[in-house]
Amino acid sequence: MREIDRVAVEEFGVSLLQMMENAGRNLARHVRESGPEPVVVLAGNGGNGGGGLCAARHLANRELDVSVVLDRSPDGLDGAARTQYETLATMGVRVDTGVDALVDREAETVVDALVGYGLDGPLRGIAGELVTEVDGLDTTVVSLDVPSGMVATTGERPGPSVDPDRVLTLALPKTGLSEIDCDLSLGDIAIPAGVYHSLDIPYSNPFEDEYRVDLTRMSET
Ligand SMILES: NC(=O)C1=CN([C@@H]2O[C@H](COP(=O)(O)OP(=O)(O)OC[C@H]3O[C@@H](n4cnc5c(N)ncnc54)[C@H](O)[C@@H]3O)[C@@H](O)[C@H]2O)[C@@H](O)CC1
Ligand SMILES: [K+]
Repeated sequence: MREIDRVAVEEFGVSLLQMMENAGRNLARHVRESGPEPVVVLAGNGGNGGGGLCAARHLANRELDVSVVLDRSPDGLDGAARTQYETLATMGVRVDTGVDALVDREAETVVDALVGYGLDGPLRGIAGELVTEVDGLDTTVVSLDVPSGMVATTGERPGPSVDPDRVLTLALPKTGLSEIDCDLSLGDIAIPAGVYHSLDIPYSNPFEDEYRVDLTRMSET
């Protein structure tokens, strides 16, 4: 997936922010359909966090009760996540850091966008604390791409990890997701078929007229 993303950007000129916009809008739609308010988006500093922050913008645009809790101070954000954060800050969307903020918010839906396929070892620091806290909450949990703390390729959980009700995975299903039992759907982030073909990955577009498909239903039919 990392290679697919690289080829999409470097050889096909599809920018990370373009793909992230598709991820974030898809995620926001999924949350609007499946999760009650208030919505709290847990976001980290990578592509996964950026997708979550983008979804927060789409939810706020539709006037949902949404706020963000980061795993670090906003000063520690960079790249695309920083860009998404700056927009939210200008919009006046509430953004805080750490477990106390999550507890204060009394979320009915938690969007888990802390870490995706970039997980490196057991979940550490505030991200680990947030995940442990989510485990004790009675909320709907929607994970972006993979549950934070789970290794995307193997499904292993080397430390604290999210146990989601739903996962919206992006572009291709990650192999580790076969290890979990939850509602699983696939989101289109508009990667051209030629990207897959250039990497010798057999691919035909699974989305047809939709931008999100239910993988459970696909595997049954
Ligand atoms: N085409 C793309 O590249 C897109 C990627 N997106 C998402 O971006 C993800 C990949 O982005 P990245 O490569 O930036 O990686 P991630 O965002 O998955 O992870 C990197 C972040 O996680 C933190 N982290 C890693 N291991 C940790 C640990 N053990 N404890 C605590 N924090 C840890 C890092 O500090 C960093 O902030 C995908 O899973 C996908 O969800 C989407 O936003 C859409 C577009
Ligand atoms: K995640």
